[in-house]
Amino acid sequence: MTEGHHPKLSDPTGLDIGQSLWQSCMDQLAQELPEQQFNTWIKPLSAQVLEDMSKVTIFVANRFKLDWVRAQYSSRIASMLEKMYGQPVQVELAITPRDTPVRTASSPKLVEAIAAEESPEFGEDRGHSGPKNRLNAMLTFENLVEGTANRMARAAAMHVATMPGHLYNPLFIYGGVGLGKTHLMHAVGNRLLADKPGSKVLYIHAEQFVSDVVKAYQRKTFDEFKDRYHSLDLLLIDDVQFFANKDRTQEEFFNAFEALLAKKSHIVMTSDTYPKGLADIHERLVSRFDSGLTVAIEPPELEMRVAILINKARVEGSEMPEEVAFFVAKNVRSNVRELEGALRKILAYSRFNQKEISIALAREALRDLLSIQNRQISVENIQKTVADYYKIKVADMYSKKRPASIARPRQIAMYLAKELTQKSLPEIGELFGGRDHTTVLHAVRKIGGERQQMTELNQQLHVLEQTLKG
Ligand SMILES: Nc1ncnc2c1ncn2[C@@H]1O[C@H](COP(=O)(O)OP(=O)(O)OP(=O)(O)O)[C@@H](O)[C@H]1O
Repeated sequence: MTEGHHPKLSDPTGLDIGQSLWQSCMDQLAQELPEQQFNTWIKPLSAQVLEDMSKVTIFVANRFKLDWVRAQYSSRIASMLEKMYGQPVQVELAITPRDTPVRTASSPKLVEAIAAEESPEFGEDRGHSGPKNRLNAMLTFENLVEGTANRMARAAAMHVATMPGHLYNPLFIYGGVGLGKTHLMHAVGNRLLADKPGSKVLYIHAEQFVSDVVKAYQRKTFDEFKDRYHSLDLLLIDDVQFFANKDRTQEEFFNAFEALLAKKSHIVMTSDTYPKGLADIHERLVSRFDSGLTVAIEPPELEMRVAILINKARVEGSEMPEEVAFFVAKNVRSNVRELEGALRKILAYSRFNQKEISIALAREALRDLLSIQNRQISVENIQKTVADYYKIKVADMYSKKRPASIARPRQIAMYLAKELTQKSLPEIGELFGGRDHTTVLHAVRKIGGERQQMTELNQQLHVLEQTLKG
């Protein structure tokens, strides 16, 4: 596997075959990997496939993730693609150029952007003195669209960037995937360095911190480790939920935390949940995480999604008419990363077909995505599918019977109803024979938890999910 500097888009037809191959690969990885690993490392990847299927370029958000994906998953992906396609497929990795004004392969700017990010200097201090800070200079406050979903987090981050070490220390930002937490952290670091170039700033993903602890442990270099971390002015640490169950790391992080706070250095953290929701993290750390300011980033509301699309299209050198932006924003609701993916598809489609961006074109470019979303999954359908699968009667989904052979499929159906439909817990309870919402919640938590531990159950759920999604 090599790193790609010249990714090339295929034409729309090639893109479809390639994309479906890529999708199958993703589906398989989703089955094989623990959910958290899949969501963190694999789900955000996007791929471009050459017309003749000889090469796949996988785009990764930053240098750290690139190294990680290469080390952990690249050969697995390559052999999976080869098996699916029946011929060797060359797999390359490249960093997604953020907000660079191009996406097409032939454009020299894209190549430059990737080459710049792939160069050994990437992550170095970009003109500032001091150790490497791993900041991505392209993630700034200026290109982070503001909306009600991120207003508080943005304001707090801005405050930290202008007056570090004062209020909101630590700043703990949490929210779902692809909502801009990482972007916001980099923005803080970049702003501080712009204002005070001598500052010692470090952006680090929690897993990298874990491997630094392991290295220091193996090489007995804890003094160096401490020098490095305890001397910072600003520590930006991403995805702290990854500290779960890592006792030694938690201890070292606790030490770094105390040392930094004592000297009025600032700490900004992100996580997929609020501090008290973190599992398997020592109580003394959790309470410290919560001791400054904890803010959420919510999924962006419609108007914000529209603004993001229009802004990002502009940065890419295209104008997206407002009506098209509304159409896309109404259909792509989950997070900003998916919004960016949709925009990329539309721009590529418009360029290859040399057509203006319109609703019709967007519909065409996003047809796979839209057809998945339009396929409504009903609770009735879930009940029927699950009953068939476990060979019980559909009526048992509503009955009061409690033997495990019935109660368990019923709990599985409740879990799937929560996962795959927009229904609330009370609504689901109602559809399962008028059960209380706490019964549904119990089922959702139980099956969700067991799924992480039990491979067989996970596989059964996957089969059911695939059947239901069609
Ligand atoms: N408000 C926004 N305005 C502009 N771009 C945004 C905004 N929010 C997110 N993005 C962009 O969306 C993409 C995903 O954001 P980011 O990587 O920061 O998400 P995250 O919350 O850290 O997700 P994860 O937990 O999956 O890492 C990035 O390319 C980021 O620049």
